[in-house]
Amino acid sequence: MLMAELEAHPDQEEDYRFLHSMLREKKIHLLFKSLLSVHDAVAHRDYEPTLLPVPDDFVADEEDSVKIVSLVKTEEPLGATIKRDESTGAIVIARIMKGGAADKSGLIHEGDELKEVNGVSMECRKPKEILSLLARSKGEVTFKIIPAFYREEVSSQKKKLFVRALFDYNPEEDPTVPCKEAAVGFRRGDVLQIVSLEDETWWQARHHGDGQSRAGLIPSQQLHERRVALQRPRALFKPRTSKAPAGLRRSFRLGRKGSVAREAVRSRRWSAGVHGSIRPPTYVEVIPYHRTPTDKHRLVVLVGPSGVGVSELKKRLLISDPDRYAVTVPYTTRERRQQETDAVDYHFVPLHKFEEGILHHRFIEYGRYKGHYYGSSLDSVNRVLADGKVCLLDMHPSVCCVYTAEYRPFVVFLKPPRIEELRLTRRRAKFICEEEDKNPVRTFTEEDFEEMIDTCESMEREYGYMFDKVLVNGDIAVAFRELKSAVLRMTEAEVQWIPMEWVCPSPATARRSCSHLTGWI
Ligand SMILES: Nc1ncnc2c1ncn2[C@@H]1O[C@H](COP(=O)(O)OP(=O)(O)OP(=O)(O)O)[C@@H](O)[C@H]1O
Repeated sequence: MLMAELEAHPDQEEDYRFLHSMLREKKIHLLFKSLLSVHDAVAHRDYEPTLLPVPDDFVADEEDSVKIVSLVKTEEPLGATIKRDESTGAIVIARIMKGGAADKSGLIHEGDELKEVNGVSMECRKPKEILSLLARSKGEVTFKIIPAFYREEVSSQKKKLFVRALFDYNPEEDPTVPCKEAAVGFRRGDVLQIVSLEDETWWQARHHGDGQSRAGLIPSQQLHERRVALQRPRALFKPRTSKAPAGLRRSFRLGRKGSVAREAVRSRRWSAGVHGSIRPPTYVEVIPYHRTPTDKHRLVVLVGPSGVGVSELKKRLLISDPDRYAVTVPYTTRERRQQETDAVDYHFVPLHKFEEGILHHRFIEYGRYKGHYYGSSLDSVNRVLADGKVCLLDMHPSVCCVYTAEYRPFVVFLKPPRIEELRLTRRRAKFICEEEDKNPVRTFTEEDFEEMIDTCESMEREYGYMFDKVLVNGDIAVAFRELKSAVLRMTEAEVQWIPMEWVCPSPATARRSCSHLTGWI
């Protein structure tokens, strides 16, 4: 090819003739040929570092974000420093030394998060421990890392506006939507990224996680509030079918002392907006939350109509892993019985102490039964959490003192199945009733089932927007499995969406662009 090129330039004929004859000389010709083949070989060689195959135990969600890197370590250090990220608790690469093995590999960068080193998880490890682990390793060292660009992407999401929808919306059933095809439907609990708040009536949003999905119209907060206000009179005049709201009967569950249950705290509706007015639930601003190993667990709150199985499921969860789960020990002013142990069965306290607790809002719920007080206190919740355990609490959903940044509750609502299934599954179940009942412990009656279903509907209508998980308790084994896996996912998952108010409760937060969104508490 080169020879052909030379012949193609006849204007400087003499020089080319000389070169041409030189190249025809066998040795030089061969020399050039091998030179060119070396060039070709070098040019074609793939000098890109090869990444290891993804291990079998890889979690699907991680695929986009996690990278496995393998470096060969000699006597020399790898040439990188690490630190703990104060805000997330993660171990990250702080600095890469120029010319070191890490730098030359081009595979590890400043800001990358270290998840594992040679299969050893970096969670809960101090930088010192990791350094000595690395110092001990020889030969191939494998790192599982989250690249810095992905971390930045996650943190930049914090600057975007995300909301959790607190109602269902189906554009197909909305005759007022300007264009059905341009609207986005959602279910209560879905996380939406708001892309435009410009129009007062129709905002634009897309479902979170559907990176490619188009943004569409959703009803603005104002629009939804107006609609609910128009529907309200009908709801107010809805005839009551049940004789008494069973929800009240079990608002205080500890010893099922029911009828005299009292809320210990102001019964402020959760949906009260920033100005204190009662507003229907619409959207709540949320942000991704990464639980660090030093963070307390979120409080697990179980709610549901009386008799649905809250105590049963709570007990099963506790027994399934007592090292992980715990319940609070209630307080009482009654005398300790012989077989009872203080601080195990109850905290036995004198009357004046209990009343002092009431005055200082120390109780989540309390009640009086046969002249004695019984109550469940915030202190007992704090003790369980300080032990590093997941605290299981059951209460009436109207109690709001734990809906704070401190407890970040994960609310599970237990629903009864359809009445036919209730009849089948509860045939042998024992129902504990109020003291006035002739048989305080008896089997369920048809009326109990109807009441359970009615209460479930009204609870869902009134408090549904704050349920993180809704479970139907038909077959107990299935309900237990679902509850356990929901709680496990909640405690283990890397990212959870929690109300912005829990993270930035300052007035400045309320002034953000979405300040008019309903605060959750
Ligand atoms: N899925 C189920 N199948 C059969 N029996 C069940 C199921 N769930 C609960 N039970 C039984 O129903 C009865 C009432 O359940 P449980 O005491 O847990 O109700 P609860 O929601 O705590 O009610 P309360 O608030 O009145 O105390 C218990 O005997 C329990 O074992």
